[in-house]
Amino acid sequence: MRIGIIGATGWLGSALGGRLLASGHAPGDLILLNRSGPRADYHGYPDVVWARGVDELAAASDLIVLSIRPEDWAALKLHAPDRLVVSFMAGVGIDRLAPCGARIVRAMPNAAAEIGASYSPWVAGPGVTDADRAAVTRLLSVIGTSDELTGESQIDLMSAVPGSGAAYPALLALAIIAFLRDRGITEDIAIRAAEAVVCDGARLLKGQVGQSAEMIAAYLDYQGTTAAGIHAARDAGFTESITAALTAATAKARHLG
Ligand SMILES: NC(=O)C1=CN([C@@H]2O[C@H](COP(=O)(O)OP(=O)(O)OC[C@H]3O[C@@H](n4cnc5c(N)ncnc54)[C@H](OP(=O)(O)O)[C@@H]3O)[C@@H](O)[C@H]2O)C=CC1
Ligand SMILES: O=C(O)[C@@H]1CCC=N1
Repeated sequence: MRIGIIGATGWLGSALGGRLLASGHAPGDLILLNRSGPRADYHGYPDVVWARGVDELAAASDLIVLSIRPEDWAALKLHAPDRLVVSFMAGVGIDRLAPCGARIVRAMPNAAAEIGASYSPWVAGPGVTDADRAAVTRLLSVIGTSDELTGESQIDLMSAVPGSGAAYPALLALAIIAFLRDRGITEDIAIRAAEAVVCDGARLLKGQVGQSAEMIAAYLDYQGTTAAGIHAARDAGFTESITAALTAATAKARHLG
């Protein structure tokens, strides 16, 4: 299958392109487009195909991945009848994508695509076939896992939650580092201590997030330091802060582009 990526040098487009090639996709069947022009070396593969424009990419591709920023969609002028278009764009609805003439799927990956660990839920527009669904699942499998959603409004929630990738863990890390630094801990040790929580501690939850309440209960049972921290975080509005963040992100997803 010839796969075209519009936005092939961006954060997500490049992650997808690189992982497709690493997983054995033929470089000659990868058609790329960006704004700044061809790169001599794309993830170590000089034989990928650089399209000279959006029409050339659409003509040469069976499946087109749209990985530009939402605000760049209106000016793109994609015309892709009889093609399958998989849009990664937050906020640009199927109704606004449909005029390009393609069968539309909206998927919401995240930056962990870089390491093959994206969770990329997706929703299908009218006319998407079973063969298209299989192609989308195969495509997204090179960057991680996926699920088909039952309604387009769910994509806005997925933009807010898995779409945010490392953002909230990074915010937590900054707060921890600042706390330790302000109390005289050197920067390098503060960073390692934050990493112990944000990256390594969180590994205990891998495959177990559904048991988070039990994990919290286990810490509360000690009535010790962590329990004191959990109570203080909740009293200070930890849950409300997360809810506010995800509510704002979902609302923004509804008004992007
Ligand atoms: N990054 C993330 O974590 C996530 C992003 N998304 C969505 O994915 C989309 C892409 O995001 P991201 O990869 O971060 O964005 P980037 O800004 O990193 O990349 C955008 C890409 O689009 C290219 N581009 C811009 N305008 C055009 C054009 N007219 N024709 C061809 N190529 C063009 C850019 O080219 P050049 O490099 O030459 O400038 C670049 O390759 C966004 O719509 C975003 O909403 C969804 C979930 C998570
Ligand atoms: O922040 C953004 O707008 C992009 C889209 C969804 C996640 N990241």
